Amino acid sequence: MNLRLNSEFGTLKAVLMHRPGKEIDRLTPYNKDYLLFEDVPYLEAMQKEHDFFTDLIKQSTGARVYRLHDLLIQTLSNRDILERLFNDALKRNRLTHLKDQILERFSTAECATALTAGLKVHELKRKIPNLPNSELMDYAFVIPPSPNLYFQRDPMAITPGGIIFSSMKMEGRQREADILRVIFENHPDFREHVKALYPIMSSDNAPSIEGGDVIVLSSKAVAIGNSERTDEKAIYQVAKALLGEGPVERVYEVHLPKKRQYMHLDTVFTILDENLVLTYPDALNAVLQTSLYTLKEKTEEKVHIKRQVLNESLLTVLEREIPHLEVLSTADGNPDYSMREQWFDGANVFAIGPRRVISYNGNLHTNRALRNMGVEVLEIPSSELSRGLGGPRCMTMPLSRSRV
Ligand SMILES: NC(=[NH2+])NCCC[C@H](N)C(=O)O
Repeated sequence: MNLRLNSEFGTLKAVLMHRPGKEIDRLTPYNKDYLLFEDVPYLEAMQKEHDFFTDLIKQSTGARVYRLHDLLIQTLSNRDILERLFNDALKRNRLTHLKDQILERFSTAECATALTAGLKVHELKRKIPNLPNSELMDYAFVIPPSPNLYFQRDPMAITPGGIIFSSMKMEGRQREADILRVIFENHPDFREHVKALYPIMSSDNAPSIEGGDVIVLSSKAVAIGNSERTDEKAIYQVAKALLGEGPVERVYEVHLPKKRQYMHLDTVFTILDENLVLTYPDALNAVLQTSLYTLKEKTEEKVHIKRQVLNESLLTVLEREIPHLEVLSTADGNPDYSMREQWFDGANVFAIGPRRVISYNGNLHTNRALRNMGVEVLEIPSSELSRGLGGPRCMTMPLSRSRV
């Protein structure tokens, strides 16, 4: 596994996923907006849907499915890493002084759960009855939860030139990228293969970028959404790293309207084969501007890149990069359904191989249009999974695909 990906649709060989856990039960009507959910999901049903998704991937591709929780437990066996992650998690509520007491009493598995599902004061009091911080309310979080972890697409992105570790925009997601980076840089299955392109230093204060905004067009071209979540300064730095590293020669910055329903570029289009893309037509029309970054000069010490504003639509850019492009619209462009199916991430299917996708079963019109185009559509149940406003692509981090 070399942790470089040249396509969005080569047959899947390995993927990282997170089975929703206790962090979902932390959602309430009062914190769901801050934690970026549309509703409060029912965990057991959500887990069933997610297990169905994972089994389907295994059966249909034979791919290895890594689970975040297992990787985290394995990585936490290193004491320095454990301390570092707890320091970071406790720092946000200025509670780092509790770290040693927690680590003394929690098993490694409990530590992994606390890092993902968060930790409440009353849970800690059960372990440490004479907890000194009496001013803390029982229902308050000592460590905040990360309910968006099942959207494994977002905390990083794998490109033809290496890995972009995200610097996540929304406060409720910021720790996710730190957890992923620590795993990839330390776990024996991955650490030798990590070429980190971004952030250059630590992720604190780096301009924001999220994995859902990064789409590999080919081994030579990458598109990045300038979106609600990804900042143009981050795109510039990532473009510089990618173009300096090779083999990528063109990085496109795609300006999306800064709206929740278009939060990432992958809510607007996905690539299903060497010449087939699925798009949400309203969003294509709403793309305000596209810019192209290319290499100007590279010396031993410096990489210079140039930026060119293109007066062309995203579609024109895609047509140039993808020969003989066929474009399919969500809900087949039917105005009665395309907006509804976009809300359930109709365009966000997960390609497990050329013209083979996994899609939410609720997106009836999109799935029918895909089949009419000769695409094999494997459906997954979606009542609970969709409440976080992300689709099958958002829930997967492909680690290895066959070369196309
Ligand atoms: N790649 C994606 N489109 N991810 C969707 C993430 C949804 C998540 N609730 C958020 O708002 O951050």
